[in-house]
Amino acid sequence: MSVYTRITTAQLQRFLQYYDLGALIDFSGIENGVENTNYRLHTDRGQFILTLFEELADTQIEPIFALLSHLRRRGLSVPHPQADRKGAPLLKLNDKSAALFSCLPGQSLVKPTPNHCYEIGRQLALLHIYAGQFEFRRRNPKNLSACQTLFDDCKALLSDQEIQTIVAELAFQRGYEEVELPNGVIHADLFRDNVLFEHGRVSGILDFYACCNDFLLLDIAIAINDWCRRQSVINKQKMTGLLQGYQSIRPLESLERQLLPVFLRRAALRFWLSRLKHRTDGKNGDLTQHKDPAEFRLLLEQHRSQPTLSASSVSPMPWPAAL
Ligand SMILES: Nc1ncnc2c1ncn2[C@@H]1O[C@H](COP(=O)(O)OP(=O)(O)O)[C@@H](O)[C@H]1O
Ligand SMILES: N[C@@H](CCOP(=O)(O)O)C(=O)O
Repeated sequence: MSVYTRITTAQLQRFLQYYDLGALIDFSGIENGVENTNYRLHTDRGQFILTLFEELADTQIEPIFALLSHLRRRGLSVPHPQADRKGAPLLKLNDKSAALFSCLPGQSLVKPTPNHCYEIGRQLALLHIYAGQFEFRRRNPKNLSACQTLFDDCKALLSDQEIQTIVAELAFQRGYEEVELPNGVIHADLFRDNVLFEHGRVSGILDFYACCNDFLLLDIAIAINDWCRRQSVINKQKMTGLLQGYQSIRPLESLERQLLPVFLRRAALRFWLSRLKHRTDGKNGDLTQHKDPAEFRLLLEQHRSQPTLSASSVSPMPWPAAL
């Protein structure tokens, strides 16, 4: 989880008085999540998720709430911030900005099947299309230059060989910074623990706090690297499923198909570095989730050595047959 900020029953009872959401029955910290503090709340009116924002400023949270409302209106199952009695969705609790969300049904999956991956691909494409209809501006806080900074901050944790790999990868990636690819609003963290499934269908897409503008292909690569990976190996059936699901809504352009291997590498590098950074930050809480950086080091090494995924070997169509 993460519970970085502890709250008491009395604080929560006072907080709930600002809302029309019933009286507190019980609450508990949620173990999943990395950035914010989350509690599950049970009131006599239902279940809610309380988020205390640990890093984002209100000026960053408010546009994300507006985007969530837009996506909800379009029919995506995304968290719905509850308004207080005066209509405000963002309040203060324990000196942190805080919001209450409706609790979406379902569970996150540990071992998705190719069918689940198809569904994720479809939902991701819908998200790209709907979010593209909404004015949302935020530079990717984990873009390539941020990756360089993360690398500089984490060098002490790395072996000489790992340093060489990252230096080489950053140089390789800089060659693909100015490419002519479709750009838009991306989720930027569509991992398995940020999606809920119920009866084989997506019942919740969570955690929009990394949302930003970047290449849509980067978002696809981020999703493939988590949903279609077993240890450090990408399962081609799952990747095919995810890409087919995506393309059932938005067919990839030929340059996107060609450059997917480059972006799989970029996404692996970004999460290797951010997981290392989480280690050096040493952010402490009662329940804190530590994700293993080595998973993404191994995946990056695998992508770099994987001849069948090299850009030159990918023929244009149909995508699955090219793998
Ligand atoms: N609206 C919601 N409905 C149901 N569960 C939720 C909801 N929001 C968050 N959660 C639960 O809380 C966990 C952490 O939320 P998340 O937004 O990913 O946190 P963080 O921003 O800290 O990464 C999720 O994995 C999920 O289990
Ligand atoms: N899904 C990520 C966790 C969130 O990463 P962040 O760098 O955006 O805080 C992971 O599994 O590493």
